[in-house]
Amino acid sequence: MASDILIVDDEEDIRELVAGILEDEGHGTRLAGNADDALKLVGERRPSLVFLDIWLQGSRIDGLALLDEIKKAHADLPVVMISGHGNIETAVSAIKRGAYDYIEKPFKADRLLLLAERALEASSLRRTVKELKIRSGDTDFLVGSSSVLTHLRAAVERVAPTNSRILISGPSGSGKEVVARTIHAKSGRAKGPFIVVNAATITPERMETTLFGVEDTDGSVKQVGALEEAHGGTLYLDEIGDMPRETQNRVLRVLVEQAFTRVGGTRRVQVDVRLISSTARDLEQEIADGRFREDLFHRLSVVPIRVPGLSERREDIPELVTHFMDQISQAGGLPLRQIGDDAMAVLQAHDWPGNLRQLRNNIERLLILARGDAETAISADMLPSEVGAMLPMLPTSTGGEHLMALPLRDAREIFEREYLIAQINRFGGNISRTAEFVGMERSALHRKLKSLGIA
Ligand SMILES: Nc1ncnc2c1ncn2[C@@H]1O[C@H](COP(=O)(O)OP(=O)(O)OP(=O)(O)O)[C@@H](O)[C@H]1O
Repeated sequence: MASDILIVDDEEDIRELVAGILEDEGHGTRLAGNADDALKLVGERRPSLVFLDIWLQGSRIDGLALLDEIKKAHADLPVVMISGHGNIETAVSAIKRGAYDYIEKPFKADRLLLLAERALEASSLRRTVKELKIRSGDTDFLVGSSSVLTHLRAAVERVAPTNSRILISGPSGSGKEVVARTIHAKSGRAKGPFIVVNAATITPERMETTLFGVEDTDGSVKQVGALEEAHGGTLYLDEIGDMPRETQNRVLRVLVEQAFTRVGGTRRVQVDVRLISSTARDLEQEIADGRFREDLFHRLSVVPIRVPGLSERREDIPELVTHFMDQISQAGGLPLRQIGDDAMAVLQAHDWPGNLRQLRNNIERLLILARGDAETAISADMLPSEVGAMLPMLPTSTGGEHLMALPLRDAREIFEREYLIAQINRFGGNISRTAEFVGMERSALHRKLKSLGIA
């Protein structure tokens, strides 16, 4: 069945007519003659589209009120209003209240089918975009409440509405692209495109065609470049430090002249683009070494923004872990898991050289590979072995809590017990020799062993 379309109209003839036309094209239909029947059918199974009469005579509520009810529970469900001749104004107000479109009676079969197809397609596209956004992690805004992140967020709010060029610096995987996307989303260009060019992954030969596009000898456009694509929006130049010198010259010229020519072309292309660039390298050093043009640096870095590495904002880790788990479980249909206190302590103490990207990858791996059923909390010993490998561990793991989850007094006690047992064993149970080696009085060692429960 192509789709499940609900037709709501108080006139039986209209219901049958609409259903007949749609069924002939292979659509599935369900029919309701009043608002309550319609709500019941929507409740039984969410339809893929609703045709809804505006007046709906003889019902508890009219078509517009029913539209509100349906939208309250299913904001994304497309609804096409059926309007009588002469009440276009009402139909327009229905669109303002969330209807997809309207069709006026009497209508032609072709128009009805076209509208149905279009409404279904728009709704499926919206769903796909939503899924893709979740999958690509594009839905994140700056997660975290640490003071460094609060400062970053404030800087983003300040610069977003201006049109100034921004250079974002920060270690790899720290969230530079997310910051750039957030700036774009909060700017006056939000409805325009956000185009990404990663200088680190594009060969020097392809750099110019990627940015400027290509024109054929007859003047026709063979390839549209990123600058042109970003017209009215933002161009994000990732890893700007990797851009070849010749391209740097051309980019500088574009910034000065606000126009460029396509590769192989002669026509001037005028664009209105906001440039945000990023670097994980120390560009000042690149300039000192003669690899990056200083004048370009100053033009790109009108407002510099620094994104801190994860080790500078460890207190955000629990919030980020929850955020990534929600995101990954929504995108991949994996069950959510609880993270035990000891596992969280290890995640928070671990050094994350790959920053947020590495943390996210580990959470994904954890959700896929973690043992035990979905109800059991993930404990420290279930973490990937390299996570926390540099942290102090229990000398003999008894499957209990990770040392990092214990207060100092308990951790010290565990250490002392394990250490002294090992030393006594080493000296064949000889307390005097052990005491001498560990630097304690024999009697003090005896008291210690007793208090630790070592016979
Ligand atoms: N503040 C944040 N809140 C939530 N998720 C974030 C945040 N910052 C980054 N992420 C996520 O972390 C991952 C890495 O982020 P991003 O790609 O923006 O880093 P980057 O610094 O641009 O990396 P690279 O240096 O490799 O270009 C992505 O999955 C992104 O969705």
